[in-house]
Amino acid sequence: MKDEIQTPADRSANLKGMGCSRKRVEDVRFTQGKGNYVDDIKLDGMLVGDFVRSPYAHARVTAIETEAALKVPGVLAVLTAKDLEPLGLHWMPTLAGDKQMVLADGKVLFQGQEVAFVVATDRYAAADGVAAVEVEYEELPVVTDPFRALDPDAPVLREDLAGQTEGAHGPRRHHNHIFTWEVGDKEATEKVLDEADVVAEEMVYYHRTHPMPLETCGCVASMDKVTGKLTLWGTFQAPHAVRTVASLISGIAEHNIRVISPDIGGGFGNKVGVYPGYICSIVASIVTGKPVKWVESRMDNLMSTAFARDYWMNGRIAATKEGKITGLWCHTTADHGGFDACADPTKFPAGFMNICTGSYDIPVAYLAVDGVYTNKAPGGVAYRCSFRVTEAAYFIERMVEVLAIKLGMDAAELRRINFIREDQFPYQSALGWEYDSGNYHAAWDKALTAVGYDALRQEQAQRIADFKAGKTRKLLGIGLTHFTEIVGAGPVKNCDILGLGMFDSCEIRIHPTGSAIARLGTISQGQGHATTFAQIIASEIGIPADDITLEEGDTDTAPYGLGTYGSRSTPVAGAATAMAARKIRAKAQMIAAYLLEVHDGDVEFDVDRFVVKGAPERFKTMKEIAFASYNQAIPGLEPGLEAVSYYDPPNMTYPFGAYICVMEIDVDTGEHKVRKFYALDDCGTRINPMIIEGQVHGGATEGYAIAMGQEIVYDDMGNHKTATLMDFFVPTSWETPHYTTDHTVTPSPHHPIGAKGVGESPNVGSVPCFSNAVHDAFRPFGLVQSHMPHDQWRIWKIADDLGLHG
Ligand code: PCD
Ligand SMILES: [Cu+]
Repeated sequence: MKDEIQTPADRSANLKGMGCSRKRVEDVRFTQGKGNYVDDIKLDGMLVGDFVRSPYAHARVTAIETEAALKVPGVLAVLTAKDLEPLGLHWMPTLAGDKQMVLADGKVLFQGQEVAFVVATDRYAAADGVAAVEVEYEELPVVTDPFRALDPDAPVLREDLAGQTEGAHGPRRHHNHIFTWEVGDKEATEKVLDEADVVAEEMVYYHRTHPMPLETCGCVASMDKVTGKLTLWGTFQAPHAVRTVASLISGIAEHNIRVISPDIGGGFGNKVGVYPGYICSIVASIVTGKPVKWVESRMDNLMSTAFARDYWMNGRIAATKEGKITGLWCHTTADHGGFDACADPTKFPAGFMNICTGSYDIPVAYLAVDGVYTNKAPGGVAYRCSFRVTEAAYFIERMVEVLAIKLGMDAAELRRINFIREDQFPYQSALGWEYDSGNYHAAWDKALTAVGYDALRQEQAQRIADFKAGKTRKLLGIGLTHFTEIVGAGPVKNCDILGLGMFDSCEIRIHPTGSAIARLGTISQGQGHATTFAQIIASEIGIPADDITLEEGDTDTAPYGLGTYGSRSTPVAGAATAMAARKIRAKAQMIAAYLLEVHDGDVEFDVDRFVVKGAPERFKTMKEIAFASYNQAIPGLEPGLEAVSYYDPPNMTYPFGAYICVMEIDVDTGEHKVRKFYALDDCGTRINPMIIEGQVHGGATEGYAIAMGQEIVYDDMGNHKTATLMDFFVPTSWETPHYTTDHTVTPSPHHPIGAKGVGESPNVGSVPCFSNAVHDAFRPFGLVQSHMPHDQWRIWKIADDLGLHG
């Protein structure tokens, strides 16, 4: 056999397993236009639904006239809250324990809110129908400022909660107050602040933005009246959770609901929540007996589906004269819009914001978050960051910079002397997390050396001198960030969404000829799971990745799991994959021993086969073992070779990274140019370095967008001013900086293959890095803090306010 002359290294390369930059198997379909997205689904007799949306941010709905709309050719039905009420579906539960109107019930709370659902034979007729529905509104006073919303005389937004002093997360102290979440030791922290040598205080605002996936949200609902089975295709990041929630709120038995997430054109957190469009499509399909499709327009998506951030973080950080941080205090005012529809684990109403002590060994800390209702769209999702982690990272990485200014210290050095040391892991943070592993000093030194940090500072000093001497109008900013992420929710003991524990799953079935199919509870939206999870299995059981099909997103076939967001697929489902593979390997070992006529313990795994210990010429390949498992009677063993694993992780994983940005800023025009962006990521054991690099490029580009221009803006009347791509910044190849990627590898000690997540890290790390570069350029001229996004006008304004325009 040719096989026998291959070295173990050749055989291993043939598997394309762990660590291989295997090309993405998905892309053959995608690049040839063979993707299958929700809008590609066309069923016989399929109808289309579209929403009448509120033009007002706060108004009473006094009448809805549907007669004219029903006369429009092609329009079959118009649903309003009145039609949904008898079914108990005019309101729906949100992921945050609040409830949200499916269709306006007496009033509207944000511009773009769903008021009526028009069902027609095609989308043109639906649009004409929408235009023909007449709604009478009585305008009410609007609040878009979360601080103003808490004034005693602020208008009451949620009349349905009138008099309710207990919310989903504890007491409410005002009619627009949602919750207060407190972590840490308030008294001890305040004592440290009172007695500290140095205290820096700042309001750090992380503006409202939106994940804006290329494909908008949508679904197709098809109720088969004969079988009683509801099939729901949709852009769902958590298909199983959607099935369970749909069953609980509709009363349809769970086995009679099949949820399918087909190809998804980017999720970024936007497709985690449950939207009125899903409920209305299901109801419309039941009512009409026909399949009903609903797909958002770009404006619908930007105006009504989950936004991100909008956190006002007031911070105080204490240190010794030498720069040792002694305490951190943070009070956050969180603007949640009209309904609390945040996607966070139940016990964490402000997500994992309590990771805000970052990469630093801070002895005491205190965090309080107040959630507030305003007349803006609901949501509050993790836009490429595990549950408010970008907010936390932005906060601490700005506070450290502000402290460096106060101390007159170099910000790189200040970080270095405060990093959690390698020997402190597992590290217990003051705000309650146990960091699994890290080596921050090594990553930091590698990063500073790679960019030539000292030389950059010298160049910057020269530039400042030249600027002051009138020889240049360009400043140089050096942005630094060291972030710690927290991903892989999560241990079921403290992480659930609506009571559903956040484990995940993988089922592997080896076919007789030695190829395989694996199914997972997660769902790729572009991350490349079909490529990478096959690599884990390849290395674990010795079947080439090219012989392994991966399937996700069909609740009729995939094992139950909580889906893909919060970079949890690798930490949780990836672990389940390794564990299921190991069950298969254990059975394969018994089969091999039987075939080789030796004791189980006398064979050992060797890349793609079991060999007899001490006699490497005696072996059975996995292919032979797979065939035997089905076709040969093996005493004491069932036929077949398959396994399933449901994995409840013992802890989260804590990826980290060191990012450095070098930026040129033109003082007179406010223009900027990113000269260098260096990103070092440590995500533990790396499955596919090329996919990781792609993740870093994508995440850093989103981070660039957020830091430098992307923003959801409302005017005082609650008008949404950024609902088109003319107004909402999405970088093209023209603006996108060039990235230099790098890595260190500090495996997670509790993950079966040592891997941590990586998809979100580049957003978490890059936003503060870009922002710090802008701040650093103006630091010598007195800038301490200015709000993102740093668009051209705002940068020009900083220069103007500092008197740099003469
Ligand atoms: N160590 C390691 C890690 C990882 N990896 C790879 O990488 C990726 C990723 O991963 P992760 O981190 O685990 O994550 P996932 O879970 O899978 O995913 C998720 C994420 O992902 C990211 N990325 C992306 N990409 C794309 N393309 N698309 C999309 O959509 C997206 N999204 C975003 C987001 S936002 Mo959230 O939802 O906010 O929460 S979260 C998120 C995959 O494939 C994996 O396998 C590797 O290789 N290695
Ligand atoms: Cu987030």
